[in-house]
Amino acid sequence: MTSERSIPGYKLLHLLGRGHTALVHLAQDAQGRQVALKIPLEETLRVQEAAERFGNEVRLSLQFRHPHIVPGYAGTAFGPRAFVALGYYPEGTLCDVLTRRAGEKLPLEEALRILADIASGLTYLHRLGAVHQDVKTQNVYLAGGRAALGDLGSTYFTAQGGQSSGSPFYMAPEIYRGESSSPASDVYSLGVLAYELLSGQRPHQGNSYEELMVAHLTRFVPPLSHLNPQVPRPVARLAELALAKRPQDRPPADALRQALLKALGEPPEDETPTEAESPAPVTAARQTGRHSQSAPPPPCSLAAPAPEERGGTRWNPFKRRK
Ligand SMILES: Nc1ncnc2c1ncn2[C@@H]1O[C@H](COP(=O)(O)OP(=O)(O)OP(=O)(O)O)[C@@H](O)[C@H]1O
Repeated sequence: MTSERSIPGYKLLHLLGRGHTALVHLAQDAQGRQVALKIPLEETLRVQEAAERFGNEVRLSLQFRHPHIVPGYAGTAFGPRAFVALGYYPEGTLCDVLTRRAGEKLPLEEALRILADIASGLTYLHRLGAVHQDVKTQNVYLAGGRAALGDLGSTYFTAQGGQSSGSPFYMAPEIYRGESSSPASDVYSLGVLAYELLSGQRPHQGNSYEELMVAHLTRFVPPLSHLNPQVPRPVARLAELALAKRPQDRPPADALRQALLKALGEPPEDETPTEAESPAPVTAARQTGRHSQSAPPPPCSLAAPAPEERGGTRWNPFKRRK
């Protein structure tokens, strides 16, 4: 099979993008709905880790139901016919949007809205006992100014265990130290995203994996309110706290969600998942960790381009030690 293969029941319209592991086409399903049809590359299916990671994304996309998590409509997790039909986000990723705007900072309200949506998606995952592990601009999808968190390949239920991984610009200090992921490590990545969108620069810079590790482990960032005094104080304070070096000093994602909604002038509703939204954790939400990727992530933010990283955009400390 090839990535160009057809999927019965879907009419391929055009290519939306190519990731390290899959081709994504805009397609029409049997109901006439437009979907993002993600078809793994041949090499993805040949490499067990990568195939499992794809399978994980398929199963979890089909299970989770939340307005700020990219939904899966149909799919096959494993084997030569593997694919997933995902919700289609016409504006693409936040990384794409930042690239198109050529380094201009997002207007404050737009940034607050995107962050509130992502904090809401994370609150949902954390309440279900899951961690996302890869919050970054490349995994935030946009439609009509609203945002959803995608790429659930590294997501796992903490009760079932899984391998820690992350992307060096967004990765929490404890993940650099080889410790387990937790909701607090997702909150750290959300803090990096908040800092990046609200100040126009990533909190930590580096031209190599090692430089970034030193920065995340040891350096403290300038207050957000100094870089952008327009950021509402409670939001700035919580975004800074989200970057605390110790996981226990970080606020829950829901605190950020509430502060962001208040800043947008909206009363925060309770995020407790309804029964319909709450999937039963799958028995085999097994983590697959890093897979072979050679290209560095695209320089989509206002910050310096990403360094050449060992293992590409995603990193798994347990693998690296071997
Ligand atoms: N749901 C979607 N709606 C619109 N565009 C999408 C969607 N999913 C993916 N794309 C486009 O396809 C590109 C590749 O998708 P994606 O990043 O998920 O592939 P991948 O191989 O899983 O990624 P990675 O390189 O992180 O392993 C994205 O950058 C985006 O431009």
